[in-house]
Amino acid sequence: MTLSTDTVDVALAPRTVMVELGTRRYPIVIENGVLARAADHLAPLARGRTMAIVTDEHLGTHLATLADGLSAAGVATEALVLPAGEATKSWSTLERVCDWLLRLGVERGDHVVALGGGVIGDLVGFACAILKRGCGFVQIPTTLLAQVDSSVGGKTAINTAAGKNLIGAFHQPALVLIDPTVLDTLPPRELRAGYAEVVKYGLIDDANFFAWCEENGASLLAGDPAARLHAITHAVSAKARIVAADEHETGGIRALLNLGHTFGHALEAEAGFDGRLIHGEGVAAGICLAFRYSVARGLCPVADSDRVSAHFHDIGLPDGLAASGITADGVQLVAHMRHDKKMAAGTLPFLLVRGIGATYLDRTVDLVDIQQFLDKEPK
Ligand SMILES: NC(=O)c1ccc[n+]([C@@H]2O[C@H](COP(=O)([O-])OP(=O)(O)OC[C@H]3O[C@@H](n4cnc5c(N)ncnc54)[C@H](O)[C@@H]3O)[C@@H](O)[C@H]2O)c1
Ligand SMILES: O=C(O)C(=O)C[C@@H](O)[C@H](O)[C@H](O)COP(=O)(O)O
Ligand SMILES: [Zn+2]
Repeated sequence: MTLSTDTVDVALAPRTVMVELGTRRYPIVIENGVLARAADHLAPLARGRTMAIVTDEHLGTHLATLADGLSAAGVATEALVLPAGEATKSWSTLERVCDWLLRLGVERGDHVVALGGGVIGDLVGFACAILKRGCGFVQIPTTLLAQVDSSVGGKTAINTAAGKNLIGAFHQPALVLIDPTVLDTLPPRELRAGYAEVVKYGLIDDANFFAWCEENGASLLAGDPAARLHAITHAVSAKARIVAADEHETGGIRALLNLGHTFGHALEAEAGFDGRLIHGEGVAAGICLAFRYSVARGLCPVADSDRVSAHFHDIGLPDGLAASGITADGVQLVAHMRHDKKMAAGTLPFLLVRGIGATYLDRTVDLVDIQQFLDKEPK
């Protein structure tokens, strides 16, 4: 017997992670170049019908790659191209997407493709949750943030004047196709913002992964393919595990994914979703605030908090209120927090930390205390 001399670079090999949700279980396929080969996965879902693709205006090249591959495999497509940016997660764009899908005659058994970042994924996922009381959809995430977080787990939503993600539904995709090479065209600011959600997984319950981030974060952001694949696989594996354990955020486990988000969402809402502070930047600032508040409460060693802030700062992400660029006082930010979906009988369960890799849900936080803490933070 002769052995092949071909070597497979294990660090770059394709891999699949399953989200174990019983009859609604689905695969996350992570593979360099899979966008061009998406028909292998999508043709069976198309069932000989036209596939609807919703994307945004910055994704023309990737839309062409996807549509050309599908066309070569005999799958016809129609595309809706939306404006880019957080403001697209709105009532008016939701109406536009639903009307377009209805005009196309999309059926419950069809699968709509969301090709884009978290904005497209959240919006299209929500449209598919309510279209004819629910049709299928596939996530093809094109930002680092969407590849490590938003494309997995079925949280779908739009924003309203009252705040972030306040109208939405849990609606799981049938498939997630992740092609890390599409990140080559992502602007550096967006790549960095997505990296905040990567670091989050280490801070929640995995101190070794945070150490990996400290060691490898810079090369990941510089485009190192092995680091990129490792971070994506690690993050979606963690998210798949958490979602399978607590799909609807009722068991206190999925809420851990909200680390930094109560502060971050308040900052985003204060900015009016105008692009001054994008989601991942708000999350970075919010995580640093959650660590500092935990230090102020005597829960977390100051050295851990300083280490987290230093890492975000070194990467070029905001490490608190001053660096977020949003000028707001404690009263204004706490007013936004009162809309948080975790509010229960007038109190807000908060994600606090006992250290790096030791996040927990604290039900004893007084929002007046948060307000006073924020007022003392450097502006
Ligand atoms: N559902 C969830 O579990 C979840 C998790 C995290 C975040 N989110 C949501 O995700 C949203 C943020 O997502 P995001 O950071 O991906 O932002 P985004 O969708 O706005 O994309 C960021 C920008 O990058 C552009 N872009 C996307 N892919 C590109 C590519 N490959 N090349 C060039 N440009 C590209 C987009 O056009 C946009 O301008 C927020 O609304 C947040 O609330 C949801
Ligand atoms: O999937 C989850 O659960 C998360 O909380 C992931 C977060 O990164 C994400 O920003 C999510 O959209 C926040 O949800 P929300 O319910 O707090 O608005
Ligand atoms: Zn987030």
